[in-house]
Amino acid sequence: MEKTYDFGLVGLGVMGRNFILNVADNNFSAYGLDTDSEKVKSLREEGAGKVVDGTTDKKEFISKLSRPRKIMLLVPAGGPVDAVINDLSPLLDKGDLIIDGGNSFFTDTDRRAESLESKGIYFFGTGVSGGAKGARFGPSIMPGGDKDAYEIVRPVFEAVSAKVNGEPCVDYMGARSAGNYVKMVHNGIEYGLMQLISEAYDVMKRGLGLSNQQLHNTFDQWNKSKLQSFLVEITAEIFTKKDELTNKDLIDVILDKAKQKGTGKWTSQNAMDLGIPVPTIDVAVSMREISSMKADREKAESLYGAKSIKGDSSLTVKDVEDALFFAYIVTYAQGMTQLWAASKEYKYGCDMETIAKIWRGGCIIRSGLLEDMRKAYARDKALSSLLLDKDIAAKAKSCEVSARKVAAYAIGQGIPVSGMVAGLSYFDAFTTGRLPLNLIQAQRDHFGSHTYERTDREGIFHTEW
Ligand SMILES: NC(=O)C1=CN([C@@H]2O[C@H](COP(=O)(O)OP(=O)(O)OC[C@H]3O[C@@H](n4cnc5c(N)ncnc54)[C@H](OP(=O)(O)O)[C@@H]3O)[C@@H](O)[C@H]2O)C=CC1
Ligand SMILES: O=C(CO)[C@H](O)[C@H](O)COP(=O)(O)O
Repeated sequence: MEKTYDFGLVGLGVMGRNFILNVADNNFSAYGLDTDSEKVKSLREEGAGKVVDGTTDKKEFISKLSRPRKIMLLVPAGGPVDAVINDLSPLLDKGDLIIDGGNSFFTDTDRRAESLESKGIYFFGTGVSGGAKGARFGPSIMPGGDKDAYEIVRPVFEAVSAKVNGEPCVDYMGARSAGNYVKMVHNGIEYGLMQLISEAYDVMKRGLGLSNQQLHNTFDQWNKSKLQSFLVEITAEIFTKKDELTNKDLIDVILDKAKQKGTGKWTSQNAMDLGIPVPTIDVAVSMREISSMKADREKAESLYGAKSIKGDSSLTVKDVEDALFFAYIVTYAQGMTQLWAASKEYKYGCDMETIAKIWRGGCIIRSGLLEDMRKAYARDKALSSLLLDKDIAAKAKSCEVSARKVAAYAIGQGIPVSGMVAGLSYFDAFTTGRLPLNLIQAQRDHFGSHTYERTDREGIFHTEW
């Protein structure tokens, strides 16, 4: 009988090629499919010595897989996912699994799952984070779908995922599109943290006058303390990289226009739909948009005059470290509250401790703080905000003064720190028992008879103003 393979992978690009080699390294035989024969050829070359092979022929691909088939897609989100499903599903049998590992929009996953369910095929919207290296050596994996069918693919995912204290960075996220939703918010938090790091860079470069070498040393040091995180680690590395074309520091020749594929924007948009504030993530999306208005920014700089930034001898690198840590906490808190609310709204059944647990390793937003977050959710499964946990609160409080100092300095000098400021304002509003929004209620009632509630008695009231 012809040999069959344990795992199928469609799309041998950046993520797929690395993921399939990781599967093969973990003693699962794997078979790939791509439209490009060159990609299949290079998979064979890179996979020499492993039980891995591939094809450009979908029928051959399907015939090579053992049943129930486990087929992961790592193709671009949107049309290509539907195209692959339409191509392959007529060739599949009841009980087979299609796992979409891309950054698909969660409602697309619900639609696809529903359509495949009627054919007896399981569909798993599955977030994968960690970039190319993660896919190759251990990503964080966020699968959602049918809980029982997850058992079919669990051994492969647990083997290939990153490990923290021997625990795999993968677990069942919840029903239907829970996996894609969790990955979407992961990316929203990723946008927030990246924006905050770029603000810390700006304050230290233009405000404190640090050189690239000093910035490297600083981020490297931070990565060994409370700010330990993948994004801080790679930031430290970035400051030492030389440009091969000019031999300048590469960071200084990279254009200041940040691109985006949409997952951060989706996070913000859906947070609005849920009525959950995620201002740091909103601002991170806006800043990428402002960054792309390069020509207008340059015109405006000559119209208004370039900022002449003055230093402040009382502001230290330690203040910036604390301000960044404070903003990290608030950003995670916003994203986790969105997940908590989405899980209720969409009946995903997410376990917040599990999400924090599988983000501790492998993914782009992994950081030392994730273990503190996991502990917070272990103490209180129903925690609506991380800021309400007493240990997280103690960490935030210890950095609050520096967060205000850095924000005040940057605003005074015209250094844009909208991520840090958004985080601080969110924190201030969230930790204020009485806000001035009683006035908004009065105005609404004044101009539109929209009614208001009172502080001193139950009921709905209207006043003839
Ligand atoms: N890159 C990253 O760091 C991360 C990416 N992701 C997500 O993973 C998914 C894949 O990303 P990535 O690997 O970067 O993308 P790539 O573009 O590098 O790879 C996609 C691959 O899919 C192939 N493909 C497209 N359509 C088909 C088809 N109908 N049948 C077979 N193969 C097909 C493409 O072939 P061809 O080029 O010939 O069209 C290409 O080889 C995306 O959703 C992305 O958002 C998630 C986490 C991190
Ligand atoms: O999913 C990822 C990491 O987890 C991608 O790398 C991320 O989508 C990049 O997003 P963008 O291009 O919008 O910055």
